[in-house]
Amino acid sequence: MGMTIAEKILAEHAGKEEVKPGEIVMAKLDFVFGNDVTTPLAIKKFKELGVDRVFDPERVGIVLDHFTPNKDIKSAEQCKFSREFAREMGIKWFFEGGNVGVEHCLLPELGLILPGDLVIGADSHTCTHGALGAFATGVGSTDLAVAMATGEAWFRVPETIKFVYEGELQPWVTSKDLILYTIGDIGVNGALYKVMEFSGEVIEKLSVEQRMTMTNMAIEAGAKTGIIEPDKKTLEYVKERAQRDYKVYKSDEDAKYHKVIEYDVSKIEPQVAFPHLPENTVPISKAAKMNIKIDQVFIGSCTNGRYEDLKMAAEILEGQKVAPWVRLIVIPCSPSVYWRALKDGLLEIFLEAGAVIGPPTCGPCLGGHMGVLASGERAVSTTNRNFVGRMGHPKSEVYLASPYVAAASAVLGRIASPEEVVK
Ligand SMILES: CC(C)[C@H](C(=O)O)[C@@H](O)C(=O)O
Ligand code: SF4
Repeated sequence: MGMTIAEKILAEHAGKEEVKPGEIVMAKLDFVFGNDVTTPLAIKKFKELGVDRVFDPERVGIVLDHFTPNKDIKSAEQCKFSREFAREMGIKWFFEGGNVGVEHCLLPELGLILPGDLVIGADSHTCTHGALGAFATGVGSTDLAVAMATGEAWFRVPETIKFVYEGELQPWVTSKDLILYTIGDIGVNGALYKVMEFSGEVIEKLSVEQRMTMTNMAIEAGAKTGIIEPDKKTLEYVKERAQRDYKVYKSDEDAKYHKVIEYDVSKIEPQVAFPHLPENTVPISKAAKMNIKIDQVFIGSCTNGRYEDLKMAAEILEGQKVAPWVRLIVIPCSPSVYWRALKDGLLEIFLEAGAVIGPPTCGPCLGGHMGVLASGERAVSTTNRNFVGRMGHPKSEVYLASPYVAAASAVLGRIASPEEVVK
């Protein structure tokens, strides 16, 4: 019986020939990580277990990316606690200050997560790493604690839904639009506890960075993870980064899927997800006509804060000014993205357009640090969630979109199509 890529990774790490959906397995992990919000609780649980060392200090990551540089005393104390633990345990991959980036941008960039890996992270967007052909999923702090101690975790083998994207991408349509469209189609519970395997000629043409935007949002359809088979581009991406060996898995021809869903992308326009769910998608031709005035635009995050995302935004913002009533916040998602954007002149384009540029962290994405919205305010954001109060006041609104649409909206001060700015 054939297996999917996800099943193969789970089987191999559980030391089995074969696994079937529904089966519970204990499996060995290649990498485990947490952030400044989830690690402190994991450390407390870890200490309760009575162990005095992590299973392997080279396979544990701690990234202080959410509320740093620390925004208040509580976050400073949380970070101090994690820092002391990292030192005590000799954890090799500890990131803060000038080294910090958003965990899901930083870890693959540094070659710490690789094809064929089995990874857990105490953050729901750990699914991002599936773009490299790894099985990566978000867990709670208790699971992280046990994993840090034992290097293992249990899994119920999920079924897989295969998504096949064929056809020609229309102008200004990005991988963000494909995933928003998909979630709009299947709904926020459309892939509950399933693996979303993204495939087809369109996915093959996407860069690894753009693929990450898609796997990043698998959780927004309720999925256990998203995954893409490694190909030449993936191997090219990991070649100079890999910190250890890795193995490439692919789905068998006769693998069994829960469902196969096919999309003709030539019919897909840039999408905007209206408040307050990522499934509330509206095509830009319709959204742009609604004259929705906005107060803030955020370009960044683990969804769309990579170099190519900033490049897209710069394409629109070059020689433009943001509308006088709009605050534009741009945040490169890692130090290397920041450097590259600086050297290539992207930051200059943003500054000239009137943007404020933040340090490579989560920033306004989860409404707890910079860029918090007031009551009644609206933001267009390249992030992945637009739940009630996600970016601040419960009466504020977040509209999710691609860097192109976000940048165009910043210029016109309302939800706008890139076509309206770049003629
Ligand atoms: C703070 C963290 C636990 C949370 C997550 O798990 O996703 C955050 O990253 C988010 O995006 O809401
Ligand atoms: S950028 Fe946003 S979605 Fe990503 S890890 Fe940070 S808070 Fe979560």
